[in-house]
Amino acid sequence: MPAVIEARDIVCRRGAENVLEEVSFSVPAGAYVGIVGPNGSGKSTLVKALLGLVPRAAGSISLFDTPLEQFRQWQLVGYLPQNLGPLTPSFPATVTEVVRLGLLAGKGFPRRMQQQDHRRVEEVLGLLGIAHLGKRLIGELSGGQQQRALLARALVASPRLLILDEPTAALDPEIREQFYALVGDMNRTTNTTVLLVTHDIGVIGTHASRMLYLDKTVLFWGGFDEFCYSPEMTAFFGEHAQHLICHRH
Ligand SMILES: Nc1ncnc2c1ncn2[C@@H]1O[C@H](COP(=O)(O)OP(=O)(O)OP(=O)(O)O)[C@@H](O)[C@H]1O
Repeated sequence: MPAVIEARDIVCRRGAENVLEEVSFSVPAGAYVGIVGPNGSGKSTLVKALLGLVPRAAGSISLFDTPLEQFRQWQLVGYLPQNLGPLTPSFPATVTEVVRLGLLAGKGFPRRMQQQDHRRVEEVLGLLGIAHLGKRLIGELSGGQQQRALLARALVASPRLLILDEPTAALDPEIREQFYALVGDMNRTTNTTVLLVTHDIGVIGTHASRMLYLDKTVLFWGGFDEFCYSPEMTAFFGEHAQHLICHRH
């Protein structure tokens, strides 16, 4: 099976400190990977390194069998960063305009929107329950509404790899459920590979097929079921949470 992500011996530094050490793993197409680990264990740094947003001190990364340095097909990748923070009310773009940006990476010049692109934007706004907000300036919306618009932007180009870093922190429980149902559906029906950084154990238990437990280096990498009964799992989540997560079916 082709690997969507191949990471070999990645080292990342922040100042003089190594925040990732010798991180290696390979994600097959269609996997739903839950990335967990304590605060400051390097999860966000890892996803940013995979996207080339922070430099590596050592190691190699390939996306879709292409070394990161040569990778140009960014329309295949949807990314929702952690903590974008609220946008100021004067941010000069409507929700629809922000979501459209998600389609532009896949277009050559001139970057014109086609009729089907407009339909796709409408469709994704509808899926995330924000169709009625399309014409509003994004900076005037609540944190949760802004987050949904940014999710729509990450989803609109139907990416083959979706990287979500604590995506639902600002969402209320009902919308959060809908969001994970949508991502789970993309994973199952279109084989979209998902990488999800989260502290939300319920979500991990429901959706993840593989686990990456990180604390500067990879402490566990493997199938969810194997993780479920591992000492690493008990050490990180405790026995009570382990019981809740592992009895998901
Ligand atoms: N922009 C930055 N400049 C300097 N150090 C940073 C920066 N971002 C992160 N770090 C440091 O890198 C380490 C890993 O941080 P990172 O955000 O990757 O962890 P995390 O596992 O995602 O944490 P959390 O669960 O709290 O979101 C931490 O020690 C953090 O202080």
